Amino acid sequence: MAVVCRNLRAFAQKTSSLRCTPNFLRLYSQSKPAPPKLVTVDVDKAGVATVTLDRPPVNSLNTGLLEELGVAIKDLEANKTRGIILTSSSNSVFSAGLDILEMYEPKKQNLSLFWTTLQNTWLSLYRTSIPTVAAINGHAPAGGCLLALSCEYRVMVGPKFTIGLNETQLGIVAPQWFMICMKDAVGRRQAEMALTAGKMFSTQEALNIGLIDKMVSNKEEAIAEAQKFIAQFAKIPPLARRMTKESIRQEGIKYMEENAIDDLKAFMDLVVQPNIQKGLGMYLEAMKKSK
Ligand SMILES: CCCCCCCCCC/C=C/CC(=O)SCCNC(=O)CCNC(=O)[C@H](O)C(C)(C)COP(=O)(O)OP(=O)(O)OC[C@H]1O[C@@H](n2cnc3c(N)ncnc32)[C@H](O)[C@@H]1OP(=O)(O)O
Repeated sequence: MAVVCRNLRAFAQKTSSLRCTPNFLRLYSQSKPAPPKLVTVDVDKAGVATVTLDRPPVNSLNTGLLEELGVAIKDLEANKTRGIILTSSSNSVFSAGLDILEMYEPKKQNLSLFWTTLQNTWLSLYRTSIPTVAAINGHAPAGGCLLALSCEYRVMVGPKFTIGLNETQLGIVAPQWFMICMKDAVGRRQAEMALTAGKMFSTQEALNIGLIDKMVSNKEEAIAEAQKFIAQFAKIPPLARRMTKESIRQEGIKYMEENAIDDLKAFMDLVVQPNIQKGLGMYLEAMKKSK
């Protein structure tokens, strides 16, 4: 503030008609609003946090949103939160997955930061000792499905929304850690069938194969079911819970710890291929035209 004030005073002296008064400072600060938050966190009386993705129109996962989500998880861990409910501010989309604009005609440095942030935030969510539930109140393709799969329990609003890892439909291969998450939830056989076809599941289909745990009819019910799931852990000794979660998720955790650099390199090499760039451009165009 002191620097701003000094600069303004110098500016005011130059123009002589302006003074560094409180009113002037208020006008100045009003003209530069802070950027909107992409993730909001509300902690209820029971100590359960609702973490809401809030990047309209479709919560596509860009570096900024992923960074904020990662910081939110770390803060909640530091505050000994009792549970995390991950949801969306949209009425129809949980998350549209990775922001394709981060991958289309990228600067190398930005692309690297984007993927590293995704890796780190994913690992934070996947391995956090806090009980996690996805309250999926809209479509959840690709990276959106990954976020939901990284939680311990999935409640989805149905019947009209869809969820799945659809990468092969886009002509790309889901990274291994995406596949591990799908295997965690539905087992190897169903994961193979889902991933090779890039299938998007209706809510009912997702329930049938265990991709989600519960279908509900609106967001309020989803949140209530999520709270119920989290409440059961009040009776479980936290250390035993934490060690069990860490142990059962060992394959995914170990994979990322040992392969983050190779995974980044593979992503960077793949995305800049001319045929992938052309595909991304066409995909973006097609989304615009389908409106
Ligand atoms: C294709 C990726 C190639 C990457 C190559 C590297 C491979 C390494 C592995 C990378 C792993 C990637 C996993 C991913 O997550 S890739 C992203 C996959 N996501 C999707 O395919 C979803 C696409 N979106 C939709 O299907 C629909 O938008 C929706 C979620 C069902 C919602 O439909 P709705 O009708 O409500 O909204 P619109 O379609 O009209 O969209 C509104 C605007 O948002 C833009 N949009 C949508 N999705 C994305 C996105 N993922 N990234 C960036 N922008 C997106 C859309 O274009 C509209 O924009 P506009 O208003 O400007 O026209």
